[in-house]
Amino acid sequence: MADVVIIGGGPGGYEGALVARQLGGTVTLVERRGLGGSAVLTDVVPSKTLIATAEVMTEIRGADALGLHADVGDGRPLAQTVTVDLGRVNDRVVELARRQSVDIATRLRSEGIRIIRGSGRLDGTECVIATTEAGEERLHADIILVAAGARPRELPDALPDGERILNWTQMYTLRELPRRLIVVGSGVTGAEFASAYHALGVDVVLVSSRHQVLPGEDDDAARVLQAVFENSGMTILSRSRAVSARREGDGVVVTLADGRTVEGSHVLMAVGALPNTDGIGLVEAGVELTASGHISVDKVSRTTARGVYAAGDCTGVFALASVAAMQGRIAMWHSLGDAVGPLDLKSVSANVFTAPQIATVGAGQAEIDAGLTPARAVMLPLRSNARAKMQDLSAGFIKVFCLPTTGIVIGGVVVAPHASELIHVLAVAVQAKLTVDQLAQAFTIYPSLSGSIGEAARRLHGQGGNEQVVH
Ligand SMILES: Cc1cc2nc3c(=O)[nH]c(=O)nc-3n(C[C@H](O)[C@H](O)[C@H](O)COP(=O)(O)OP(=O)(O)OC[C@H]3O[C@@H](n4cnc5c(N)ncnc54)[C@H](O)[C@@H]3O)c2cc1C
Ligand SMILES: NC(=O)c1ccc[n+]([C@@H]2O[C@H](COP(=O)([O-])OP(=O)(O)OC[C@H]3O[C@@H](n4cnc5c(N)ncnc54)[C@H](O)[C@@H]3O)[C@@H](O)[C@H]2O)c1
Repeated sequence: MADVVIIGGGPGGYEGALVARQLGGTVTLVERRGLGGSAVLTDVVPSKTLIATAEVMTEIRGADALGLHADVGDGRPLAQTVTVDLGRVNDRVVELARRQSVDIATRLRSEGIRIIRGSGRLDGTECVIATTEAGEERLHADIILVAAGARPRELPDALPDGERILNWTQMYTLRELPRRLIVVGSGVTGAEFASAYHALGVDVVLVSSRHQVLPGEDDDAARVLQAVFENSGMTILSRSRAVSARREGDGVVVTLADGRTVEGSHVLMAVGALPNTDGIGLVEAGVELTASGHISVDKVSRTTARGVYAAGDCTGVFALASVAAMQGRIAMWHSLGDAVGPLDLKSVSANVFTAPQIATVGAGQAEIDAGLTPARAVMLPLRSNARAKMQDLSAGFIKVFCLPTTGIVIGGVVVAPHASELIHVLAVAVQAKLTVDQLAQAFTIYPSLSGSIGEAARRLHGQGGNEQVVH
């Protein structure tokens, strides 16, 4: 029985632990805060729970156009009759995350995994030292998995105070809606919070360093989102870089690199993340770090030190819970001698939980435009879809990419409400290497948004495609 010691209890760590146990390892997991890691306690679960509430508000806002009015007699749109009790919303968010964390800990213990609450660090490649309230414990390890995650990056002149200058982990302490929320950073985190708070009725200013929000995403999708944000009254300061944030009176002032200032009641700093790789004995144990401080890993999660594996955000491969979990499982399959294939990033699906959502899978437009992957493409705007018309949805589209000769589906983009669910059919097609003709053979419901996926597949038959439908 191999001794497996895991540092970090997020998706990379706990999914790895479950596999290691299943394969007969003696597993100890060292986690300093709570099982589920940042994913469950501060990042994915809380943000998506908050967004679930925001999504209801988005639907209520759309109710007027569908003929629904509040029965209050003063003619106000329904949305203006609904108030948000942010204290209750956040209590629910925090409690849901806490319970999810407890559920994961219970599952791991029931599988026979030992959990140590404390900080772990390597002492060479065969020992992890766990520092707990009771002192230090040396843990022998045949295999070590480092899944230490990442933390919010901070600007030296905009350090969070947890009250008005906040990072994304601190947003759930708010009891009342901010009067004016400045969001610095328009990556996925910034865009999701800006979208959610805007939907909840907050005046939001988004400070975006690039010409368009979501610089890493599909360009067409980001353009749709930017237009939706602007048309619904959000202020977007494009090509604007924040240099400082300070408290002034009962508000905050953010100063931009060109000297302009922006005033608000609160500011969320969403300027990226840094890996938790310093001070835990990695370099001393022979684990190579990249210039950005991430752990170098190969496709089976091996680091440069024998017996030491790494998974998740600390590797910088793809900051997604699903990828962290897969890296953790692969590490254990490989180290404990089970059948294993290398990490395949060609079929990863991801979703930005804005309104509308942006879901992607497989090959992207940028690599196709750069000539790295040859493809034919069809993009259908939502407004051509019968179901979308019924639901009064106009912003969004479905895009499908296939290989030019064989017609094998290699990727796609969905911009729509519930895109995170709609993308799955394309994810299956990419994973199973289905052709557009096979995809087109599947019945779709009439009327349904997924009908547009079938329609796109039909248009890609033969040599069809590359029709850019303007949205
Ligand atoms: C706001 C936000 C929203 C997100 N939403 C999504 C989403 O919707 N979907 C998605 O797929 N991804 C999402 N992500 C990304 C996702 O959170 C990460 O990819 C995921 O958490 C990575 O998992 P992990 O196991 O690598 O690390 P983490 O979840 O960060 O867990 C690492 C754990 O290790 C612990 N730790 C660190 N160092 C030590 C140490 N020395 N000793 C003991 N314990 C230690 C930490 O306390 C932490 O609990 C989001 C990220 C953010 C910031
Ligand atoms: N739904 C999801 O799956 C989800 C949600 C949130 C985050 N994540 C993942 O977590 C990772 C981190 O995302 P993120 O958005 O926190 O970080 P990021 O690094 O992707 O984005 C940060 C953005 O802030 C900008 N920025 C940096 N300094 C700035 C400044 N001084 N002023 C203005 N803008 C500035 C950067 O140019 C960048 O666009 C990503 O890989 C993302 O995919 C995933």
